[in-house]
Amino acid sequence: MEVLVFDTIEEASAQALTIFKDAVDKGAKVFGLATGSTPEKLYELMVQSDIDFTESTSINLDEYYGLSGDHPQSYHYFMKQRLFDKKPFKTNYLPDGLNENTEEETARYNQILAENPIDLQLLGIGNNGHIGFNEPGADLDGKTQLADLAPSTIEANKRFFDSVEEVPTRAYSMGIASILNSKKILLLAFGESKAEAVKNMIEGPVTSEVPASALQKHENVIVILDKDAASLLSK
Ligand SMILES: O=P(O)(O)OC[C@H]1O[C@](O)(CO)[C@@H](O)[C@@H]1O
Repeated sequence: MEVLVFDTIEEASAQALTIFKDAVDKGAKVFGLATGSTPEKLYELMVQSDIDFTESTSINLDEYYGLSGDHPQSYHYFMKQRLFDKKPFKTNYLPDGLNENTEEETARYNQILAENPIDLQLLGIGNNGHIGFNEPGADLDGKTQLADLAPSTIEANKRFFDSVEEVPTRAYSMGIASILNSKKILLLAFGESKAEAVKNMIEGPVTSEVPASALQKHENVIVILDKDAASLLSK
């Protein structure tokens, strides 16, 4: 893993933008995208940039189960507002949170991933070390699944909802194996609340208790941190 530390989220996100630009310049066509607070500045910079994604495909990591695409807290809505409406892609794929046929939806998404190998996968990390919604205990060889959110994730994400009861308890998520299949992975983490998860991901053992530690098995991972998220690293 290559680890880069910046003073501010702005500088860190600018570096992440450069990595996306380089990928596009080198012919990358399929981008794995994430939601949450972490990539918000990067998406803002993408919108302001001259990057052209009109020949590109995006594949999002996850979507809350039970939320329709026009629900303001759905990841469909988030992506449209923050990026897709302002920076068009050729195709945007996200899991369908309203598909109650789990087998059908996970198979559909796995097929999309098989047909569109990801050139560059963007990730955030949960306070508990999750990537996508692969929570502690997740199968490190898993593909797309309907995942149960960890209580700490529900707690962390309640800030986006009116009350904790409204936070969905399940989500469709790409699995760790799908994530590791990407040619290149770019993980962003900002703030002190991520410091322990970042330390465990980089310096701890590879264990399903810290799903992000599986990234140690991938040969092309760049981790971009602000100084608070990097504060517990030993060097
Ligand atoms: O970026 P946040 O809001 O801290 O969330 C952490 C991570 O958890 C997820 O929301 C789970 O999908 C990621 O997309 C995100 O980057």
